Amino acid sequence: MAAMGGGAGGVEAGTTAAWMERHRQMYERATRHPFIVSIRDGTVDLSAFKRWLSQDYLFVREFVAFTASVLLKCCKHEDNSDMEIILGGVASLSDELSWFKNEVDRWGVDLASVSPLNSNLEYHRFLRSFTEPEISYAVAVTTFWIIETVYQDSFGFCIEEGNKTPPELMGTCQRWGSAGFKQYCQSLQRIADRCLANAPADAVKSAEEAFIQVLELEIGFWEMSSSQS
Ligand SMILES: Cc1ncc(CO)c(N)n1
Repeated sequence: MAAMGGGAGGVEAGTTAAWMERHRQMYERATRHPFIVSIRDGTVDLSAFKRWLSQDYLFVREFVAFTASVLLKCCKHEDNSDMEIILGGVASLSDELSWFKNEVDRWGVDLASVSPLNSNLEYHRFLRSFTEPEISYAVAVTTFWIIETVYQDSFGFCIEEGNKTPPELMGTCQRWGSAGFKQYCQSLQRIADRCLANAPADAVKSAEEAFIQVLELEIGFWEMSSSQS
């Protein structure tokens, strides 16, 4: 199969596409999780959806600091032609947090009673460790790219042709599944590939390990949402 994201207007085959191929099974487990499949086929358990929604709100609050740290690393880098893309990603989280609060309200969830479950806390710890200055820009931006891409691919699947996604979940799926979000992920992918092409071997190795860790954490996050583990 052609590299993911390849083809016209996509992303040239690079390091990240090779990893998606090499870790294909785990990538599929992260992006075609039963929870996501249940949204697409319309059988989703709404209490699981609400759990995902309120947990993800807490995740995104934590994600702000991580994205800000990637932005800071980007700005310190000599080649900062990436700055506007990453700044756009950071800035969009402001609207995203408002969207979450609104959505949580609409689903009748009381945020005051929500605290992060274990898999979410584990993800928070991971994100925090990646804000450290020792983490290179190449590793951080690659991590940023895969975190966004798992959601893009997962929710994109829910709005693809043949979906039976419940109308009241379409807004959620469009947020991450839209063409605009896909383009943004592809921009991040091109940045990651360029950084990785110029990075020392040990940084490339760390970035691949982070890529795998993100897939594991994302699987854990879907598991937590669907089964409260
Ligand atoms: C758990 C998780 N991963 C990725 C994203 C994408 O921003 C998100 N909102 N939540």
